[in-house]
Amino acid sequence: MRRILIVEDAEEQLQWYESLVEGAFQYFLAKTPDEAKHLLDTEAIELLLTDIHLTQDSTLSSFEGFDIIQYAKENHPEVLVIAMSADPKITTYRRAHELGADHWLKKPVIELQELQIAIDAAKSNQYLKRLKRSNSLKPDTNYNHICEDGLVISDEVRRYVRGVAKSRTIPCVIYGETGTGKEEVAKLIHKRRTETEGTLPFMAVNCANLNSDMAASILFGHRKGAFTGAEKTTNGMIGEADRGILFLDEIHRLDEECQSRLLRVLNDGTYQRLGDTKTLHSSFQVIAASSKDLDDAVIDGEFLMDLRSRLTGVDIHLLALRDRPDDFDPLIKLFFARENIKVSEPEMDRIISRCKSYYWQGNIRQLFNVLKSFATMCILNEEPLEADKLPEYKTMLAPGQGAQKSREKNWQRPMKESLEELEKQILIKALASCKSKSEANQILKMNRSTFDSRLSKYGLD
Ligand SMILES: Nc1ncnc2c1ncn2[C@@H]1O[C@H](COP(=O)(O)OP(=O)(O)OP(=O)(O)O)[C@@H](O)[C@H]1O
Repeated sequence: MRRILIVEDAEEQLQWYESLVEGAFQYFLAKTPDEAKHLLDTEAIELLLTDIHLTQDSTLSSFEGFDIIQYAKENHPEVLVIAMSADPKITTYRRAHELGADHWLKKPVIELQELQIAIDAAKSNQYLKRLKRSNSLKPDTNYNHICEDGLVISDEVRRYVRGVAKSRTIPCVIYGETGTGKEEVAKLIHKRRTETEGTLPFMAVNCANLNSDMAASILFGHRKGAFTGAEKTTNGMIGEADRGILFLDEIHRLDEECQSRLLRVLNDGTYQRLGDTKTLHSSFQVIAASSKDLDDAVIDGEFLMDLRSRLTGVDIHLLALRDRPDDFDPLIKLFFARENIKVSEPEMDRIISRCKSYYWQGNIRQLFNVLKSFATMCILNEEPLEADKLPEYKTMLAPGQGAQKSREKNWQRPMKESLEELEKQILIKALASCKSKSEANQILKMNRSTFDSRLSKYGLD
């Protein structure tokens, strides 16, 4: 049964509300702001119904209901707040709304049904406020002539996405190197769900960016005053994701305490915010992403076995860009279409084939960044976009390949320079391997004065 707190200073009206809600709610009654605040702090209230004009005591201001609304929203943001007033002025209701009231009721309230309608409206409003804070809604531009949903994804991944979205609850782990589109796939699952269920929150957290002091507070919220700087009580990402999707990027980087708390909320839907004993509820679909196999993370002692089991559902593996050569064509065309840049067909083909020759350590994100830099430089210099102007960064090459490439280019200089470089490297190795210069000199069988002059020339003496 839902727990309601009714705040009303007039005794008769309080009795009336009591008779109205009896049997339908577990109720608590308060006549003054102090009583109301105390009950809010101690009784895990879910719904607050407060009069705005609390005037029984002539020393009190007539608008103390505002104070209670503000207190509830700052300290117990999960509580649904309905403001009541017989005041016909719209400004009164607007102020209540600005302070965070989720809905209002015009007094007198005659029937329980009126309250129930107001509760439904308040719930929708609270949910809409959460949606506005959620970070999934981005303008949907149509690039269907290149790829569906503006994403270049294999049919297999699209099938998994549809399945995960349809189930609404099954957990999903997306694997892939950085920049392969893990978050984009998570957002696509969200998009598919909204198509059938209407808008729902999508909260994304990168666990690698959470420092361990803040991780629990960001995920599970905190109570006002729980630590220095905690000025407001917060819901945390877990609370904000209620009825929607929580995307946990780099989940294997979550600290152990957060892993245990996460396991609990995934098991029974309950959690506590930092510094609070109140039990809160949140029910969401979890989508995790990881660049490390979670089973390996369990074996390496970095990830809780139980949490790994709880996350067992659908695993989606995204290939590195270099292993999806056919995707360069649509990805590069998508990039230029989005940027509204026209490129001739033969030049486009050259750009695509040049891009295919790289390794792309940063995958699609890096490809787009390099294309952006390339296009910007050409436009600024008023030059046509030509494939041979594509910049080349070391991270576009395979790890270690950068050094090798520069060695390969080493011959393109005067022979004397190359021979001197070689001579210097041999002398360095000889000095490092021998106990003395004399020993190095003997092994190299050089004239001693030539040997000494070379050491001096290369700064090795
Ligand atoms: N399949 C795709 N089609 C089109 N663009 C994509 C695709 N995947 C990724 N991108 C682009 O690459 C960028 C990076 O993608 P995303 O952030 O989803 O990668 P990630 O795998 O989550 O990276 P990280 O592990 O570093 O968080 C996106 O902003 C998007 O522009």
